[in-house]
Amino acid sequence: DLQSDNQSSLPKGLQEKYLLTRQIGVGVCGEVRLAFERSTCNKFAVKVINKKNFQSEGTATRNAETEIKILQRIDHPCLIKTQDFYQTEDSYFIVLEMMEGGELFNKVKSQQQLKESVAKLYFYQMLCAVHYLHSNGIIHRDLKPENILLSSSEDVCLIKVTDFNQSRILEEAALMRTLCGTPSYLAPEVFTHANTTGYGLAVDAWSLGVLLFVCLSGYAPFHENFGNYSVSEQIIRGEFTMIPKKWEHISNQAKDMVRKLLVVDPKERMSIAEALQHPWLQDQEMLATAQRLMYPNDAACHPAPVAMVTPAHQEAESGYTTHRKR
Ligand SMILES: Cc1n[nH]c(N)c1-c1cccs1
Repeated sequence: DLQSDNQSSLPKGLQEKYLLTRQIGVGVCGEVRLAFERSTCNKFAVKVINKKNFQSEGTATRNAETEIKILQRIDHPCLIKTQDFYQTEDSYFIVLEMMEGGELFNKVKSQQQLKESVAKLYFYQMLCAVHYLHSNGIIHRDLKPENILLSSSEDVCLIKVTDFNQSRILEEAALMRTLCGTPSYLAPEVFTHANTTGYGLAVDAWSLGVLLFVCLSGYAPFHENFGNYSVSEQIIRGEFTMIPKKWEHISNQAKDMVRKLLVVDPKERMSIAEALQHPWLQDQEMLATAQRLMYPNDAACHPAPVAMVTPAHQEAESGYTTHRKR
């Protein structure tokens, strides 16, 4: 019943501009509801974040509205766009793009493991999105399958990274939330250097390594059921197992990409820019598909011949190095 109390507890501006309907997702920070913009009937996803989950003891909470202005300037085809932002005394309401395919998490869960070509297409788009975030001074810090959304249920589809805005807006609280949530995707230095903010961009490279591992194999590299160490100890030791049954049909280049991202020492870990130059991604057919999905208008007016495709990430550093020169 849309006139029920949940409408009355919404910010006036949000109520006037959008019609909120059913819940389409739920997570640690709150719920996601399907909304219709009243003037256009376009669909949006409204993330409702309960402030009490993010009460940061003592430290001044960043002014969410100022941060949102920065984030509304962020513009990349593989980053979810923030359409609007509202708040009440108790909650934040972030109006986001609607992604009909839902979370990557559910696709991997239902398919067990993705086809390598599909995992490669999705992973390349994630790399482009995170490379763009890093070039704008934003570390995501919470990359996991729940934060990767699919534009459709088709294998070949656009993906978008989400939640980077919440972690940026609510960053000190986001760290608390991140540490409360599953640690499976967190890089070692988040546990060992968290309080010094000493960790940097490399944390996202680690999480993307875990994400790729899960997409290719269907299971997590660090899990409480593996060995006699806790998940955080397995992560800090960088100990993971590629179960032969799950990895026998996966290419050596894909395994090499995973191994070079899941390196404990952030200084030795392959960077996002190096990953974009990795041989596994120098796949012209995949690059052409990714470009068509990310920049559909470009392809329409001047289709680049496949052999001449300029990788969509363009600004990646030249030359792939198997090991960073020290
Ligand atoms: C945000 C967003 N945009 N489009 C969808 N499906 C979402 C969801 C996130 C989490 C559950 S649903």
